[in-house]
Amino acid sequence: MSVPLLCHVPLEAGYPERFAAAGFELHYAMTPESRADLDPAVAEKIRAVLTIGTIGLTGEEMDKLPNLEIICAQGVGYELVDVAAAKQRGIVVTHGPGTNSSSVADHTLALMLAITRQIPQMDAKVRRSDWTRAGTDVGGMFGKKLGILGLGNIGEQIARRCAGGFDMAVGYHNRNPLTDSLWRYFDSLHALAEWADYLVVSTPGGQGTAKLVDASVLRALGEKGFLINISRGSVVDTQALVDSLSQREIAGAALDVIDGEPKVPAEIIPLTNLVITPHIGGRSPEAMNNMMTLVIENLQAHFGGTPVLTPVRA
Ligand SMILES: NC(=O)c1ccc[n+]([C@@H]2O[C@H](COP(=O)([O-])OP(=O)(O)OC[C@H]3O[C@@H](n4cnc5c(N)ncnc54)[C@H](O)[C@@H]3O)[C@@H](O)[C@H]2O)c1
Ligand SMILES: O=C(O)[C@H](O)COP(=O)(O)O
Repeated sequence: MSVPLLCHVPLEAGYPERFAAAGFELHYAMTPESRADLDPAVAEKIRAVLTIGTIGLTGEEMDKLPNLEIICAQGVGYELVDVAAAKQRGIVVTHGPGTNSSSVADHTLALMLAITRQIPQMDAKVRRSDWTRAGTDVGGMFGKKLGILGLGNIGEQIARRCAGGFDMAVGYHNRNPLTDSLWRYFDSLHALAEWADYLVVSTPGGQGTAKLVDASVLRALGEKGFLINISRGSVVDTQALVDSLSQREIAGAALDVIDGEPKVPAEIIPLTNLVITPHIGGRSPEAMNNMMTLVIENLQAHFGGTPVLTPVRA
């Protein structure tokens, strides 16, 4: 017998078959409207939900799925899954630590290089039939200072690429220093920002990190500094960033995420010292395979009566 699974996201080619072969019957609710209007007959039988951190599941939504046993966030983040509400209801929550770190680290380096070397701007210039080189203000990353806010799986991979490939000095700020890290610890975010040429944000999202990067941190980063955000838009005060970029208080920013995504604030469109991508850092064939394999393993463990591999604990 197949286990009914409600999916909040589209599955790429080949994955529906893998879920079916693993014993799961897929139902889809990919928009807020379809989730709100879910057929009660389908809702009644759902035993598992596959979601992402930026969609998540509230306690109220859990109550509409009376036979729900497990919620799997496919990637690392699970900020909009109400983990406390799930615990109260005896529902297990899992996520995918480490599944996409390599892809996000590659993407971060691409963003850093793109904003430093002005790749999108230069590409646009050539497409306007403009091959002039005077006045272009492109810099380099070699030997510069990298500051990481939230050194975990992704931050560590970024640090290794920057130190090994670009001879960069690496510092980080976490709430507490790591005991076995190669990199220099800063006990305040402001001190890290003042020191760094590149401030990379790689903390989780959610209330605990909301607007950690505010106007004062951007001022500390200064006019030669770049802000790179690949974690969650909520960690950066978007208005402060827009002001800082408009007034050239920092050199530039490169973002894979922005608060309120997929909506993008109109003020960022004209900014020429900003590069932005639509939350694709964790997307690559390898990362997708890692994420989906772990989701299926967690589901099979749960429904096979053994502990899940990567639980989220409230
Ligand atoms: N752009 C993407 O596609 C993409 C892909 C994967 C993950 N992410 C985001 O990146 C985040 C980090 O991923 P990871 O795999 O490195 O997670 P991780 O848990 O390994 O690392 C996060 C680090 O942030 C630190 N941290 C937490 N709160 C902090 C705070 N208030 N101040 C300073 N440091 C703090 C933690 O101690 C930890 O070391 C995820 O939670 C997710 O939101 C984005
Ligand atoms: O938290 C994550 O792992 C990333 O945001 C990637 O999530 P995605 O599955 O939505 O791409």
